[in-house]
Amino acid sequence: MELLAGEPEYVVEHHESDCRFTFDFTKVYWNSRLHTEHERLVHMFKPEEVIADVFAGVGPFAAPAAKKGCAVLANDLNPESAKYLSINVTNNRVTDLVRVTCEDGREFIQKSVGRVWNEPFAPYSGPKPSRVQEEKERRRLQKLRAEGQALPETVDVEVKPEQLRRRVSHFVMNLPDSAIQFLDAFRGILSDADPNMREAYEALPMIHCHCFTREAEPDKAEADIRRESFVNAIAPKGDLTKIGRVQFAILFRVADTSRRGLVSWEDFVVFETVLKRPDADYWMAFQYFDTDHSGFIDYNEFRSVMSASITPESIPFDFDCDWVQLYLGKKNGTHVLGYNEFTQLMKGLQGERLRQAFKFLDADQDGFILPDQFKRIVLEIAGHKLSEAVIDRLPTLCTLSPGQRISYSEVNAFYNVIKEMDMVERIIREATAKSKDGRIDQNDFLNHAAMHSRYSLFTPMEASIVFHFAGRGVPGQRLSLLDFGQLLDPRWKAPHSHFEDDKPGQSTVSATSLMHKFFSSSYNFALGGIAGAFGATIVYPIDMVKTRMQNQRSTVVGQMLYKNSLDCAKKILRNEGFLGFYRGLGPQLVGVAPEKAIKLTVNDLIRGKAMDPETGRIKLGWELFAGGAAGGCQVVFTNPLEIVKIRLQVQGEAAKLEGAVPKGAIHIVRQLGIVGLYKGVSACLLRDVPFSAIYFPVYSHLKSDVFQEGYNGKQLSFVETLSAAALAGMPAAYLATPADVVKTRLQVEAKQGQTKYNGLRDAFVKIYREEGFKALFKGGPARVIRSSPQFGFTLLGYETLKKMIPYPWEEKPPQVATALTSRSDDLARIRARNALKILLDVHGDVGRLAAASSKPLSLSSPKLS
Ligand SMILES: C[S@@+](CC[C@H](N)C(=O)[O-])C[C@H]1O[C@@H](n2cnc3c(N)ncnc32)[C@H](O)[C@@H]1O
Repeated sequence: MELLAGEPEYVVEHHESDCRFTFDFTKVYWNSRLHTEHERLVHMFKPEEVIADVFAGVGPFAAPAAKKGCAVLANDLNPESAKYLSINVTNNRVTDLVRVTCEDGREFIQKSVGRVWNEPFAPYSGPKPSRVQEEKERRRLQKLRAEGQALPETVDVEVKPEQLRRRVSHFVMNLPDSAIQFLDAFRGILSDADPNMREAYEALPMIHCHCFTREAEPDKAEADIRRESFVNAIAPKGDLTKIGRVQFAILFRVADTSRRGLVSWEDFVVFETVLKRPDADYWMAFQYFDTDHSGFIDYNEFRSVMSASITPESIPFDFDCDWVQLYLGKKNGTHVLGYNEFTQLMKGLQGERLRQAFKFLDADQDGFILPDQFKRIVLEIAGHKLSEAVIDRLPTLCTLSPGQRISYSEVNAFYNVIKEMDMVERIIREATAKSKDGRIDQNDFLNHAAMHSRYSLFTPMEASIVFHFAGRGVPGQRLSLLDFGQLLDPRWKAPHSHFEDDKPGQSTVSATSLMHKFFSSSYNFALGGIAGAFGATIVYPIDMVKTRMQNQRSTVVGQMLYKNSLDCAKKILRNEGFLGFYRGLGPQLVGVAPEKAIKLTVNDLIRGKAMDPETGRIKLGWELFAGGAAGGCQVVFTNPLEIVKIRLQVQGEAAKLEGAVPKGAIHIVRQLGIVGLYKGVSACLLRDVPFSAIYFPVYSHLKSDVFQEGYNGKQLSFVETLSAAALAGMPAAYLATPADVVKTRLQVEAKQGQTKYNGLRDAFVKIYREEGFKALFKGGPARVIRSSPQFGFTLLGYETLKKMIPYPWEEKPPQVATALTSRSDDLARIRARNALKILLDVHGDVGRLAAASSKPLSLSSPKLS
């Protein structure tokens, strides 16, 4: 809404069909030109009927219908609409007849039938008196009263249950852009209903579903709408840049086997079954060409269907050429093609068109054409398979060899690349995934192709074409998968310059991007905290066993309480019960959540900074640094907390014994000072820095190299993520055990006020001398058993949370998404797209021209089904 002139007063009052409507123009939908449609439907409703208005707006159907006597369920998802709808219902004095809801249309449809059944409306009681009539009546009664005359008796009419209005007669769906997509919500709404209700719906309600069409004649409009809804049902969402809706509409003609301009449910089931055939693309092409449904394709059919997509401006096709004669015999001959023969003809058709097109454009027959002519051929034959960027640069192919012209070999090589694009993509994905720097050159491409195919798949000329278009004409480059995007993905669009923004070390980072990074890290921090608490809870019992094992000393012979971890667990269970394993979980979580959150956030942050934005690769040194720094930061932030916590515990116990008031945390902080707060920090660092430096790189390599995450768009399952995260914990936890043993000893010492060990080194040496090398790895297996599932569940939680509730303003790393990797849409829609492959090869414009030239389809009368 833009104010052109006048006061910015948007709340208006409008009159239509004897009703008054108040609404805020900027917040709700209103279109005065719809008044004829409002009147048309309201005129159709009988006063005793119940109307359900799914997209009611501010009530232009609901209020007049209720004024007429109809009972109305009026719904709108927009709370502002619902608000003004209620106001208008009150203003028009029809509150007893209109029930307003504010919910999604789909939910409304599914609930409305049951609602009216369970809470019926009062029966129709004749036309509602107007305000004037009501006033007249009031005055008459007043006069009678003043004159002392007897007032007319009011008779309470008894309402019989069968008179109540409990059946919806009309659904109004005035949301032309998408109402049709809500129709499936009606399916099954009566099937679970009680038998009486089903009986009441023997005659089904009329559904008034508004749609848009450009056709003016009813027949054509109807066919158009049916085609549209069919396309809605089969076309993949967001995949229409290169394959147009008209082209999906081709499939309507195939699905409409009876040629009635109508695809029944049965037709649709057959159609979907055909789509599941592995050769659905050829099958669809066959149906499309077989116009007389004979099961064969003859010369005339082939010619007329092909010609329908060739305009006078197109490069002509010679139907009397040798190639056509080889397949179909002489012109008007008796040779017809069955399905199998037809598939071979289709497979070779493009090659023949290419040959004819080259011959046609190479007027002087010197074996060369001009760059623009090459572009023209490619556009006609395979324009839909290429991105705009590649199309724009097609003429530059002439720079591959001297002379500024393009030879038939080059045209053919280019065509082969397009034909084998899936193979090109597979090779590129595999080769870049295996390459150390995530990039490949032309030789890598050819080597990889040779290794993975029995016969030579691509010639050097074809490889140089691939690299020419991916590398934007600069020869000899090593290219990343992202560079090939423009060749592999027809919907590819030039990215913004965001790579430059993200390069490490760049100093001109804008304030907003800094803020984004801050918020995104805070968000990750919160998720990391939740995930940390989740992981810790799951492994808390193991933690308990580990602590008890490490705390017992073997210096005094015969005092060993627990033989091993299993024994320890058994004893806890026996002596303290199951809950014994969870003693002290609460405070533990308070400590663990921020610890894990810091670790995960710092690791993510540094990795994100160090990552090559084009290949997604990180150098090993950076990986180790990111992990190590994550461990270090965790210690620096959580060490003081832990010390204060221990002090509070010790003081609390002491104070309890002495009956004194324990001192608070602030007092302890002051008392200890920085040095005191970081006491024992080196032991923690010694344990956590190497742990994280080992853990995170191993985790990431297990995901990418062993479980192949991201390879051909692969997403890891829960089990795979859990396995990678748990396996990575094993070496990390075991190798960091000595530091953990020393740390625990020092902490217990500090707690008990003893001074046996003089610092870290001394503790190491003493434990080694007194208890032997094995003592340093005491509790090692328990640590592995505890750490690896804890990290497993923590990281599983973290990654699942990140996937399920991603940071809303996340800048997604650029990816090459193609038909090979896309699995987001449902399979039936992908199948529909694939089914068009062969037909689009006939001509990139196949559907557009055919749709324009198709005869009006004869339609049967519309049925409500
Ligand atoms: C084209 S307007 C029609 C309003 C009114 N029936 C009229 O004729 O003026 C469509 C209405 O549908 C509402 N709407 C859009 N999507 C909806 C949904 N999913 N569920 C319910 N109402 C929706 C909009 O808020 C809007 O008021």
